[in-house]
Amino acid sequence: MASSATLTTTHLPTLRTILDEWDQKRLPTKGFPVPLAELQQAASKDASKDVIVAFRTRPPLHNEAADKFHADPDAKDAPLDDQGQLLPVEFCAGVTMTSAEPGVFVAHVPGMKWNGPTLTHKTYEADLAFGPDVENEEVYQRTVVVNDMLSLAISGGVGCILAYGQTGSGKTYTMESIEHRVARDLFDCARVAGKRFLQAQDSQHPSAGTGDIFEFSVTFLELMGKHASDLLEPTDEVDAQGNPIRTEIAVREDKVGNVRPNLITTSVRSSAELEELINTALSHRRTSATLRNASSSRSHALLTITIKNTLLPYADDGQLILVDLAGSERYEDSKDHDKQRMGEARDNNKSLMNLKECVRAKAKMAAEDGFVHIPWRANKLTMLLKPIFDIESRQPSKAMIIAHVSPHIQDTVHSTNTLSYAAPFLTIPPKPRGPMPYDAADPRTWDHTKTVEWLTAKFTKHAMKSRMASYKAPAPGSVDLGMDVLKICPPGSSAKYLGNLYTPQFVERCLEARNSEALTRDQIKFRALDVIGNLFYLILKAKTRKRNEIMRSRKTIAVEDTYGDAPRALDDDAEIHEAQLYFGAEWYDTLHEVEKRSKSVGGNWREEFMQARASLLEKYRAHKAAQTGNN
Ligand SMILES: Nc1ncnc2c1ncn2[C@@H]1O[C@H](COP(=O)(O)OP(=O)(O)OP(=O)(O)O)[C@@H](O)[C@H]1O
Repeated sequence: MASSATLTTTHLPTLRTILDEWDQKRLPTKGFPVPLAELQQAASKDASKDVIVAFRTRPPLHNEAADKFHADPDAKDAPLDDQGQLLPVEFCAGVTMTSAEPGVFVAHVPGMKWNGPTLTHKTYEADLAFGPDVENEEVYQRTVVVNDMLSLAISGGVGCILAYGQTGSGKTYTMESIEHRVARDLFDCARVAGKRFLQAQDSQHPSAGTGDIFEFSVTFLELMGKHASDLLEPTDEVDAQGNPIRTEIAVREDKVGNVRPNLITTSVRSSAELEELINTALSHRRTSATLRNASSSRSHALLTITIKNTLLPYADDGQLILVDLAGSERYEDSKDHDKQRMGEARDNNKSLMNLKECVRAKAKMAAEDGFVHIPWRANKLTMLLKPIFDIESRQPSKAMIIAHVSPHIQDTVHSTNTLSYAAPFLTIPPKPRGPMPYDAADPRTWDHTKTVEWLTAKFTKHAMKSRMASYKAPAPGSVDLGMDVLKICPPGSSAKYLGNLYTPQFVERCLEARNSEALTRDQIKFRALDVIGNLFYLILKAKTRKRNEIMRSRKTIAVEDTYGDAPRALDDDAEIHEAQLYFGAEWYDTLHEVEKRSKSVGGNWREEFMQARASLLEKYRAHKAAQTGNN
C-alpha cells in the first residue's frame, strides 16, 4: 500500500490548485512588529513568561522534493510525461506562516474524499514564528537576546533552550547556530554585568576595569535512549555499527537532591575557547541512518554552561542549557530500524512525551501562579533538566522551545504532530487578580511596611551578632545597620518584588544602600546573601505548603485541576505514549472534540473522554497487531 506521502505526491497538482485558492483568499502575512534593526531599542519583553514557544520552518533544499518523495506509478492519476514516465516531484508547501509575532503557522493537511483529494487548513499559535527566509541571526536575536537568556544565566538563573521537531526539520541547524552565537556574546555580556557589580561594590578589585568576575565551565552530555554518555570524552573505540563507544554515565539524584552526572567539566575563559569546545563535542555526536535523513541525530545533546560569580561564592551558579533534542519519529519512520534502534526510538519518544508534560505543567504553573505537579523524575531527560522543573529550586528559570517543521506538504502529518506538541505550552499571562490576602508566613503577601520591618529585623540580628562577638552589649534600635533599608526596599516595593530579584541584584542593592563605614563591603555581601536566602526560603515554604495541601488531597482532586483540561498527564503508560505518537495530532484533536462536544451538551465529559481514549488505544493495538503479523 502506498504511504500517505506517496499518495500526497500523486495528487500534488490538485492539492497545489486548492492551496493556491486558499492562499489568494487569506489575509496578508503579518511580519514582526519591531524590525530587527530596531530590536535593541525596543522595550524589553514581558519578563513574566517562564515558557516561550517559537515555530520555525526551513526552505526546501535543492532537489529535496524530487529526491525524497515519489508518486505512486500505478495510480490512475499519477503525474506522467508524454513517454509515460513519472514526472519529477516539485516542492509544494505544507505550512504557511501567517503571523510572525504572535506566531501563527497554518498546516495544510491533505486528505481524500470520494470526489478526490482535499486540504484542511489547521492553525497553530505560538509566541513567535519564523518562516523559511528568516536567518539564524534573527532567530537568535528574537529568542535568546530579546528574552535576556544570557543575563538570566549570568545573574544566577537557569535558561534552557530546546530544539524539537521531526528528523531533518532543521533542529541542529538552529541549535548549532545558537550555540555559536552564545559563545560569541556570553563573555561580553558577562563583562558588562561584572563591571556593574563592581561599580556597586565600588572596590579596588583587580578586575574592576575588565569586569572579569565570572568563571565559566562547560559539559556536553548525550542521551541516546536510556544511555547517557559524555560527548567530551575522547574515544577511538567503535561498536559493530561504527558508533563510538563511550562510558555510560549515571543520571540520578544525589543525597541532597542534585542531578550532577559525573561529566568532564572544562573551564573556558574566552569566546574562542568555548567555540572550540563546542566544535569538538559536536563532531563527536553520533548519527545513524533513518528513513528520513541520512545523517540524522538519534540522541538528545545537552550543552550546559555553568557560570559562577566569584564575588558571590555562596550564591547559586547560573546555568545555560542548550538542548538539541533527538528527532521525533512516527512509527512509520522507524519500522525499518534494527531492534536496538527501535528501542532507542521508543525511549527517545517517551522522553519527548515526558518533556512535554513537564513543560506544559511549568507553563501552567507560571500562568496561574499556583502549584502544578511537574513529573520531572519520570525520565532521564527531564531529570537532567531538573533546574528548570524543580519547584523547590530558588533559582529563577526560563524555558524556550523552538518547534521545527519540514516545509513539504508530504510531511504535513509530522508537522501537525510537532505543532500540536508545542502549541499547548503557549499560555496567556495570568489574569490580574486582587492582592493575595495577608499571610504572615508568606512574604508574597507582605506590604512595604511589613517588608521593611522584616528586613530591618534581619539586618539588626546580624549587626547584634557581630557586636556581641566584640563584647559590646547591643541594644536593638541603637544598632547601626551600616545600610539604609529604605534604599533596599523603597516605597512601592515589597517582599514579592524582592523575591523576584536575582541574588546578585539584591546584593548589588545592599551594596548601594551602604551608608556608613561601620561595615565592610564583604560583610554587607555576606549579610545580603543570608537575608535574601531567608526570604527565598520563606517564599518557597509558603509555596510548598500549598503543594503539600494539594498532595494530601490528591485522591479527591480531579486531574484536570492540576494538569489542564483533560486527564492526559497521567499518561505515564508507555503504550499510551506510543499510541499518541502513532496518531499524532489526531489523538489530541479527537479527544479535544469529544470533550468539547460533551461539555457543550452538559454530558459526562470525563467518562466520554476516557471512552474515546480507550477506543483510540484499541485502534492502535489492532494496527500494531497487524504490523507484527505482516512482519
Ligand atoms: N533554516 C534553514 N535554512 C537553510 N537550510 C536549513 C535550514 N534548516 C535546516 N537546513 C538544512 O536542512 C538539513 C536538515 O537540517 P538538520 O540536520 O538541522 O535537521 P535536524 O532536525 O537536526 O535533523 P535530525 O533530527 O536528523 O538531526 C540540513 O542540510 C540543514 O543544513
